[in-house]
Amino acid sequence: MLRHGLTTVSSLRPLCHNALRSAGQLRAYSTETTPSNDIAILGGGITGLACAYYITKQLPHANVTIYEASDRLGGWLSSKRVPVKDGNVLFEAGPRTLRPSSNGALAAVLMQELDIAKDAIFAQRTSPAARNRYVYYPDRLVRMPHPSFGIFTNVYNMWTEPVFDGVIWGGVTEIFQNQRDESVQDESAGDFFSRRFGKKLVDRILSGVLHGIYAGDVYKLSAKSLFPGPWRDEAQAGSIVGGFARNRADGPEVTRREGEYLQSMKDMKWDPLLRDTLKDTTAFTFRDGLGTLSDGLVRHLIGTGKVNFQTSTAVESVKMSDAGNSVMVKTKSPEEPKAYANAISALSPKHLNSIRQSESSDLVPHMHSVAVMTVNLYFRTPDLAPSGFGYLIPLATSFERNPERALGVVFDNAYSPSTEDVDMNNWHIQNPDQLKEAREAGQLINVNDFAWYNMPDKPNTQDDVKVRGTKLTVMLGGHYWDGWPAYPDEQEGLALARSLLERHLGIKEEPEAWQVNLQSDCIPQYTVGHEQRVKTAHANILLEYKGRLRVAGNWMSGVGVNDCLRSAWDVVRGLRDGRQGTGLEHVGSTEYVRLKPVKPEQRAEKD
Ligand SMILES: C=Cc1c2[nH]c(c1C)Cc1[nH]c(c(CCC(=O)O)c1C)Cc1[nH]c(c(C)c1CCC(=O)O)Cc1[nH]c(c(C)c1C=C)C2
Repeated sequence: MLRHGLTTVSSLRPLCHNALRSAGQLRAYSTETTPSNDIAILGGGITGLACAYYITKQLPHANVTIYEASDRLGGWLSSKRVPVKDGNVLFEAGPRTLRPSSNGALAAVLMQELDIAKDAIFAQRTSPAARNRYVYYPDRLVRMPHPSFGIFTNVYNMWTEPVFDGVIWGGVTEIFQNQRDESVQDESAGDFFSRRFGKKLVDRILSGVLHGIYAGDVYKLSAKSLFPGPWRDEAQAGSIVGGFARNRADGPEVTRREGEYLQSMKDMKWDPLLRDTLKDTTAFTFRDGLGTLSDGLVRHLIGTGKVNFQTSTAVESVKMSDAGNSVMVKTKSPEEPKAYANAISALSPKHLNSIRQSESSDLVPHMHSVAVMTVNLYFRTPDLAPSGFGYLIPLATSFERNPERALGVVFDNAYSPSTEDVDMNNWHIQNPDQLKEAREAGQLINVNDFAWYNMPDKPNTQDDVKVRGTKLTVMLGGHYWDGWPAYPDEQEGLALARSLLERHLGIKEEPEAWQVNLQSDCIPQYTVGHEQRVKTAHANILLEYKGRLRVAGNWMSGVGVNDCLRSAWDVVRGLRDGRQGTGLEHVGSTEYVRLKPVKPEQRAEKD
């Protein structure tokens, strides 16, 4: 990663490393001991840390060793404070927010269990981050429709803006389109939605949305893996719109495994205030950024005394023992491999294949990953960008309007209250006693669209400055950089970001602080045939490791932080229940259950 004038947010990380390294050196493993309770985790990113966390909770007798090649834990979660003239601002190199819904419930539970909810910032559904989402097409920012703008504004925009050309017609005629042939096993998301709704919608909107999630090419990513619901709806109801209507009336269909997961999240012992806060939250982060989550996990794991951290320790091989009753993990030092009852790989498929050291074909079939460059910029002048989440740049935006081939820009100000928001003179209720009373009565306190959990303290803010300027992140790379022999360096990345911001937002100002981060191979691409590749990986891993090696991470069922937590949660439950598996057994499951339909009054509450 390339950095510019940075200090580390948390003093915890280096501290953890030192403490943990010496603890790790003290614990002696030998190939002669019975490793019945010893579990190795390969990789100390968020997935590896979460696996260790769930093991300490669900398998209390287990001893865990985490192997991490680099000298820091947390992987792509990387939050840094950068000095500016009147204080400091927070930059995120990687993911910056989490959604609380679906797999996000696990992050919410972690927040409660690690006692970090008091440091969280909850952007509400009413906030600009939720309402104002833009697409840049053909030469301007266009705001996407939202129920709160009213039907007239939404219809007018859809009628007049070229980005929506054909969208209404595509929606109305979708039910009349031919169903795909039964023999089609998968197709690209681009081809699938072009067939159903028209190519304009794909090129002008959907391609941008997939830039924002996968940094990928809509015409290569798999419809079956990314959009399992619409993919099944076409096959079963004849159309996506028909399937949508049926799900609304009868309740949505989910896999049995998903139904069980949702039930166990409901059964959690929730702090009622946190639960209510999350109900109205679109996305959350922390005062010191998402690094708070990995730091919180590390702190907890140290506290258990059951986790041995081996940082700066690359795994060279992972093999079954000759007796077939343990997994042998070998590092450079010590040279003798260590035996474990079980191992979990939280590594990328490419990395796992490389340490398996086999002449035969890959354990996990090849999966391409893209590189993403994030350029964080802080400008002294406030409000240089409109309020909102940011904007996505779809494939249809011409080369002349996007020669940098950027994927999108995040307006980071949207995820943290400003200095003015924290000023009590701007609050609806200004009496602290009244606020406290409301909080004690279990009422949600909401300050200018940010929920407030850490009473009696003031709301958390990320940027510690007197007057807040404009904080943006330009996203470059992704599929546009596929096959490039080298990527732009720090200065080139900065220049690309600045020229894009000047053309799109008219920002000519010199940034007061900036940071360029390059992550190679960071977002796996679920291209057409993904499900089949994961099934093959499952069969290969099971055959070779007989259930003693399992895998977790962002390459099977979702690329986000929440998906990593979910995959860690699943893999540890499989281990706990003694299921013969790999962590991939659920992929392609065809067992479905129907959930109860959402009642109209609940729907209104949600909106
Ligand atoms: C840093 C680069 C990343 C890009 N995509 C992801 C990362 C980490 C992964 C990702 N991004 C989003 C999701 C959807 C589900 C979710 O967890 O929210 C995933 C898996 C959506 C998203 N994309 C951006 C933001 C700020 C968010 C989340 C918050 C929200 O929807 O309110 C911005 C963004 N990320 C990337 C690009 C190109 C981009 C552009 C604006 C790549």
